[in-house]
Amino acid sequence: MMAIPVIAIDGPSASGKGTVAALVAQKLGYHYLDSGALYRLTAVAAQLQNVAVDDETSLAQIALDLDVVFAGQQILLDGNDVSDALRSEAAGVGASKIAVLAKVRAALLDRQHAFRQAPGLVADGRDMGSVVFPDAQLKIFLTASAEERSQRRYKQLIEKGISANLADLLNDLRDRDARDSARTVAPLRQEDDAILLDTTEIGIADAVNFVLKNYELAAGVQVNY
Ligand SMILES: Nc1ncnc2c1ncn2[C@@H]1O[C@H](COP(=O)(O)OP(=O)(O)O)[C@@H](O)[C@H]1O
Ligand SMILES: Nc1ccn([C@H]2C[C@H](O)[C@@H](COP(=O)(O)OP(=O)(O)O)O2)c(=O)n1
Repeated sequence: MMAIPVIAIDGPSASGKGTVAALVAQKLGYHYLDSGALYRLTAVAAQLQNVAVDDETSLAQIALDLDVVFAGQQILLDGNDVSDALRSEAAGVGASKIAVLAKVRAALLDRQHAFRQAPGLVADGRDMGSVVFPDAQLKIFLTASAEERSQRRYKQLIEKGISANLADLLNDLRDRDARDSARTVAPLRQEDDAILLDTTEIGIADAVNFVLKNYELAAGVQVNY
């Protein structure tokens, strides 16, 4: 039997992974996995339970036990809408800190694999192509300059009515990229079998079309767009 197809999109913070992955999934009628949300959920749940960011055993248990419902744009943790708290930079930093722990990553594996359902999946994160879905039909490494990414994040937060400081965002983003790239388990990096997509000077629609075009080539399917 043919494996259910997966498109893996990995890359640094605010490179546009979520936006591009969700649009590609929509175009293909595929499911979408925002793997970063699982790390963010674990960090937020741990904070609510006063568990320290280096308590690996407790954090892994929290990751295993997450009671989460993905309801469209809303994400419910223990029945409460935590969507806004999850998107905060504080949750991003917390997620990056707990993501260095091997037991936490292992605890989230089954949950991520469960998203692989017919007719296909588009998954975004840091290790979608390298660890979680190594047999993905297409692997994209999506990036943009740190300056461009921090500006995008700034605009995104301001548009949501969340106050932000561009210099702080650039610093946070550099710290987070450095931590995500330096860890020993599933580090952020472009693997040999991933296609580079640098969107520093490319808009969202072109980025989406680039992924679809490469998927057509890789999977031998035809996409109507
Ligand atoms: N190619 C692009 N050009 C301009 N803005 C983009 C591009 N890709 C994404 N964005 C915007 O940048 C912001 C961050 O994108 P997002 O998908 O949240 O990134 P990530 O999931 O990598 O953190 C969003 O507001 C999104 O609309
Ligand atoms: N597959 C993944 C996804 C996220 N992480 C970690 C590392 C990231 O800094 C945090 C937050 O990831 P997320 O993709 O939600 O963050 P950005 O939207 O890219 O800013 O979680 C990870 O280690 N592995």
